[in-house]
Amino acid sequence: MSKNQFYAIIVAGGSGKRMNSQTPKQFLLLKGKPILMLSIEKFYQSKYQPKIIVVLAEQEQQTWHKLVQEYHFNIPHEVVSGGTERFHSVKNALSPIADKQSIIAIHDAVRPLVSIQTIDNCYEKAISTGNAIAATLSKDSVRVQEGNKNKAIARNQVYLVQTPQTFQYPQLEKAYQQDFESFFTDDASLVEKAGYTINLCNGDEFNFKITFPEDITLAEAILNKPAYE
Ligand SMILES: Nc1ccn([C@@H]2O[C@H](COP(=O)(O)OP(=O)(O)OP(=O)(O)O)[C@@H](O)[C@H]2O)c(=O)n1
Ligand SMILES: C[C@](O)(CO)[C@H](O)COP(=O)(O)O
Repeated sequence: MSKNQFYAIIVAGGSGKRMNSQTPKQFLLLKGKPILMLSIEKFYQSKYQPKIIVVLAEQEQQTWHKLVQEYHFNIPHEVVSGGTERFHSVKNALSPIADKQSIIAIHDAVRPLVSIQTIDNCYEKAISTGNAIAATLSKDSVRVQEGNKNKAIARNQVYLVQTPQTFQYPQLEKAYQQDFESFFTDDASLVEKAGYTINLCNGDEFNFKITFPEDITLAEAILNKPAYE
């Protein structure tokens, strides 16, 4: 296919405060399977056959290893330790990767409904343009707050950013040398600050981030739809 080595970094190092559950949300079950396993399975089915790196907080790794055995989960993957913020988790996952030809997709473990088509589109576009970020146009009208007023802006200029966010390695290498700022809520904002132009590609309507308890109900309903892949 190409001389590139493909990677998928699946970040699952968070504690899921907004989910308000004893079990970290990446281990909650959807259709009887831990959410993290569903996300890994999607990347395993990519035609780019990425090496899979999973980021987990140190204190959750034993639970994960038990789940792997319990569910007879045999997709090969490397586990690396998470950090305080998502930024630090991604940075830890990048450290074992040294090949400058690598194309790296970074994906939130808690977006298990991502389509394989989106994953592949992001890899394909990143090969030719340097990076590709899954995003969807806003369906709702949009207003921004300015001081104590708010104002309408054109919704066809507003994208809602998802993951995967896929990059050629040198862009991530440079971006992750920056110090953490709270503005860096995703990888694209870091790479942009490092001086690169960001390219968007079509995300999926169903590729939402499981954040609050009601997102589990919604994801379960989508997965039970007969037409779901
Ligand atoms: N230190 C962190 C924080 C977040 N993440 C991961 O980044 C993704 C998106 O983050 P978010 O939805 O905010 O997850 P949490 O931080 O777990 O949730 P919350 O903000 O509600 O605590 C998740 O897959 C999460 O596990 C991570 O790997 N390391
Ligand atoms: C990376 C991300 O999912 C893109 O939309 C998002 O920025 C993560 O934000 P969170 O505050 O860590 O949930």
